[in-house]
Amino acid sequence: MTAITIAGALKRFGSGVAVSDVSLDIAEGEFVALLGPSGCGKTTLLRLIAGFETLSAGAIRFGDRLVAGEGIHVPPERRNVAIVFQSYALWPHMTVAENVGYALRVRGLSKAERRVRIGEALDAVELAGFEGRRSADLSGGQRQRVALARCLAMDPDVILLDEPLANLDVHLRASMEETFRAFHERTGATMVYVTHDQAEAMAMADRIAVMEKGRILQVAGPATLYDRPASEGVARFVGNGRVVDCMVLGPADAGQSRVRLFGGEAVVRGGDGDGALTAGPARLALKPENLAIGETGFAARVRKAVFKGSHTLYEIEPDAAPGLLLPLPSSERLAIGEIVRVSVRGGWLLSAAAGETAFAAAA
Ligand SMILES: Nc1ncnc2c1ncn2[C@@H]1O[C@H](COP(=O)(O)OP(=O)(O)OP(=O)(O)O)[C@@H](O)[C@H]1O
Repeated sequence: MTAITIAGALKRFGSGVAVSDVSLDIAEGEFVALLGPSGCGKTTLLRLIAGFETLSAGAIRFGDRLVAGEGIHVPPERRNVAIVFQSYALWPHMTVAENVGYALRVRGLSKAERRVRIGEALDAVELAGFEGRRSADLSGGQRQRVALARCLAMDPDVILLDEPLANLDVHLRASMEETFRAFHERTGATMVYVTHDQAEAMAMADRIAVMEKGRILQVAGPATLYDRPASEGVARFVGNGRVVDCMVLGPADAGQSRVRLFGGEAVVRGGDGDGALTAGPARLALKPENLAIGETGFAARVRKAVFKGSHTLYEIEPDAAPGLLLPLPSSERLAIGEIVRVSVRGGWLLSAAAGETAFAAAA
């Protein structure tokens, strides 16, 4: 396994830029997700790491070894990367063992060596005993695990995964997330995982790189990304967040501030509580769970309701901000058009200048 260093990676397609000045250090054995909406460049970045695309500028290293940049382009087959795609690309007429061992046979490994490697790889994905099964007879989840075993058997330095769960149904996705996580813990593989699904990235990755328009907006662990987004883009993309205008009034407890919001007052996260903050206009990131129906708080009208079973997800429109719709989960039954009071609990202050927190000490 190896570390990956991406320095100033740029990829142009004609006049378009798919990946723009991306720098990212991935530690040996780390599981990093590239997360972003369609067209943000995540697949192109993965293909640059794999060697299927050549860099327009910048460099990529595996450990100390330069694999791309500075006039060098090591082809994919000499990078020792394994790739798992959303289509499993198994040979249906072959058995599981033949699928997993095919590349080993091409490499010239003896039958005995192959048997050991295939057995270990199937163990790692909890498919021991499936050697003789035809891959056509497997379920979608089992096929994806065979694909994972096949790449593991190659003993790669890096495993790249391109939306590997996109074709699976919801229940299977959850159990496959568990499989990928267990696989990563057991093998210590360096893994780079492309997805547009933030829940998937949050559930599995050590760190997540959020991408937008070819750039990385923030790289952080799932909890940091969720609780302390560094920019408006991340705040919106992660956790169904909204970013709204507010007025900072002053410090509250440590790490918190008092703000004026939609005609009411609230205490939100951000600021160090000792006055090292900029009172005045700021931007506030709100997640649905930061809002609650209460006796006090700002006035809003219920505009939409979607029943979710354990709760209903409402969309409310603050009286003070016509046209703005905020998601609010509640177990109360509210009528469309009803006026409610909404209290704010938490929320994360961003500065007016996106990308900075409003407080030096909170950054
Ligand atoms: N071979 C290519 N030729 C020209 N443009 C390309 C090529 N590959 C990608 N692009 C463009 O580069 C940008 C980034 O594409 P990329 O596939 O990396 O995005 P993505 O985030 O993986 O999206 P998706 O999730 O839809 O696959 C897009 O605007 C895309 O149209």
